[in-house]
Amino acid sequence: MKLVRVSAGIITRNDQVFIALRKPDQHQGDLWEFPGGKCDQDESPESALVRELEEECGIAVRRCVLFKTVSHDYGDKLVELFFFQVDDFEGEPSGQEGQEVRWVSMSHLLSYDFPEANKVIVEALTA
Ligand SMILES: Nc1nc2c([nH]c(=O)n2[C@@H]2O[C@H](COP(=O)(O)OP(=O)(O)OP(=O)(O)O)[C@@H](O)[C@H]2O)c(=O)[nH]1
Ligand SMILES: [Mg+2]
Repeated sequence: MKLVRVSAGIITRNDQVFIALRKPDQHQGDLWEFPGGKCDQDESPESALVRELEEECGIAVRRCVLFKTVSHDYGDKLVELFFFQVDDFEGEPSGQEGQEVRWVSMSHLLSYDFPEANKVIVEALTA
């Protein structure tokens, strides 16, 4: 199975994190996510993150730090996810593709349903 590289941003401000709802027709649809998307061929995870957060959330990333890398086999798809912490950015994050978005406090993250690969991230953020 092909391995898909994905970059996702854990966008934080104070104790809040910005999450988005995946569309029903997307892979792992109707689940909450940290915004991001697939790395193009020969594109670094960091460049992909900056591009995707501009496209999906309308922000310009000023600083990002790799938080964790997670590999997960969904059965229909093998993903390698690069989760970056993004705490410095320009612009106000919004759903540029019509997706539902929300700022939530870290302690409330556990009440949102995320794809399986995100479990370890949500646990680390709420620990
Ligand atoms: N963006 C994002 N994708 C995630 C997360 N967790 C997770 O398992 N994924 C998986 O990573 C894969 C790629 O993400 P994506 O669908 O956002 O890719 P994309 O923005 O390039 O979308 P597109 O395929 O519509 O062009 C999907 O299979 C998705 O299920 C997450 O927190 N954020
Ligand atoms: Mg995406």
